[in-house]
Order: sequence, then structure tokens, then C-alpha cells
Amino acid sequence: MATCGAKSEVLDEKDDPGAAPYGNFINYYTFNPPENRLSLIPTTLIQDLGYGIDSSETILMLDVGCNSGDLTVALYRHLQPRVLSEDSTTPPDSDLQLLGFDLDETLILRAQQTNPFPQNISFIPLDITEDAASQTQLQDYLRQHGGFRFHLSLCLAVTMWVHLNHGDAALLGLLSRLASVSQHLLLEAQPWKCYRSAARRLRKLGRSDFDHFKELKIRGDVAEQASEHLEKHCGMALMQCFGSTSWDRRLLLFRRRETIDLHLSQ
Ligand SMILES: C[S@@+](CC[C@H](N)C(=O)[O-])C[C@H]1O[C@@H](n2cnc3c(N)ncnc32)[C@H](O)[C@@H]1O
Repeated sequence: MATCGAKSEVLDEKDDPGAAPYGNFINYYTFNPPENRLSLIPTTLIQDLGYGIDSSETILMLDVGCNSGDLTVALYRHLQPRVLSEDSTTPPDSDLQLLGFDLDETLILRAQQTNPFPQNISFIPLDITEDAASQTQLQDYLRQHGGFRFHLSLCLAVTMWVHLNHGDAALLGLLSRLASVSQHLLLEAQPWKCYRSAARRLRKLGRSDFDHFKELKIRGDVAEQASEHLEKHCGMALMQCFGSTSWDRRLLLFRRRETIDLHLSQ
């Protein structure tokens, strides 16, 4: 598997985000501004993946655990073929449609209220671990937009929260679910040291450890194990690593292996 260099993570006290059991921090983007990830993602990503060449094609994107939508909207602007300035509310020319969801309804309300492109970006409350509900809602969105899968799904800084709160099976289930609805998947899995910090922050508040923390069998290099699951069990192939954020997190891009690849590897 391709890997990329990692800088060590040193967080000052002022960067301490406080405790939020699902990572549903209300001020997440004040300590992890969108630029941290945007600077690693090429603006031409959609075209590089071979989409948007035929202008009549609708490109569908999914943002899992979008928090208050700041990164979602910034990415939407970032990936437009034509540059959209930060304060632009003019609808873009291209037909890029994006669905962002989060389990925190207050964050989603904020995302909806500040959404500059309601024609193109939708925000809905949804818990990805609720299998039936999430299956139905994602399929409904795809159907409404005439798609079978999302062209590009983003799962950024969410895996640890599903893993800590629901255990190993839920983490693998999340990856399998995303692989099944995505042509391409951009994954940022938190490294193990973040798990320890998250548990420590909750303990400081007098809360008990996350239910599954001590029993997790997937530990250590979580990104590596997530990649292995996607590649061995979900028909995905790692295409590229866009580098590491200053928080020592790799941004990994996967693509669905086409039938022809599957035959060749057998
Ligand atoms: C650390 S924030 C990351 C936000 C955004 N993806 C980013 O990278 O900027 C994690 C988000 O995942 C959401 N989340 C955690 N578990 C979830 C679940 N089971 N279903 C949907 N969202 C979830 C949290 O509410 C939180 O807003």
C-alpha cells in the first residue's frame, strides 16, 4: 500500500477542543480550519477522476459526518471547475450536487442556515450506524439525482468516533457501507494517539471511557487496517495519498475496482 510521510502531532492547550462524545464539537473549525485539508486536495480532483468532462453529467458527492458544514462548503467551492470566491453565492455552472449529513441535529441546522448553495448542497441529520435509515436516505438521494453511486464520498475525521462508540464491527461496517455507495472514497482516519486523547478528555470531565475503547482489536495503525479492509473485502483500491495534515492524518483516496481489475487479480 502507498504510504506518505507523517509529521508528529503536538497540540497546545489552546487547541484542546474539549470533549464531545461523537466528535460533534460546536466550534470544530476554529481549531481545525478547512484550509488544513483543502491545501492537500487538488482543485482538479473531480476532473482528475474523469468526471465533469461531459457538462450534462451530474456529479454526486457525499460528506459523512459534515459537522456544521464549513469544510463541506469550502470543498464544494474548492472542487468547482471555475473558481468561486469565498463570499460568492452565485450558483456554479457545473452540476455538482453534494449531500452532507451528521448525527448532530443542531450542527445540521447551523449548516442548513448558513448554506450558500441550497440548490446544490443538502444537509440532513443522519446517523450512519443506523443501518436501515442511512441505507434508505442515501439511496433516496441517489435516486432523486439519477445516480447509482456517489462519484466521490468523503469520510474525514469520522472513523474514530464510530469506532470508539460502537466498536470494531461498526467501523468495518461503515467502511463497507461507504464502499458500496461510492465510486471513489476519500478517507481520513484518525491515528491511534487521537483515540487516547479523546478518551482522556472525556475522563477529565468525569465521564467513563468509551464503551468499546479497551476491547477494540483494531488498534495501532487504524488507517492501514481500514485500507486493508477496503481493499480485501470491499472491492476498492488505494489510488493515492494526498499527504498528511498537520495533525498527522493521511488523506487516502480509493477507487472502486472495476470488474476487469477483479478478474486480473484472481
Ligand atoms: C471531528 S468531526 C469532523 C467533521 C468533518 N468531517 C471534518 O472533517 O471537518 C466528526 C463529525 O462526525 C459526526 N459523527 C460522528 N459519528 C457519526 C455517525 N454515526 N453518523 C453521522 N455523523 C457522525 C460528529 O457529529 C462530528 O460532527
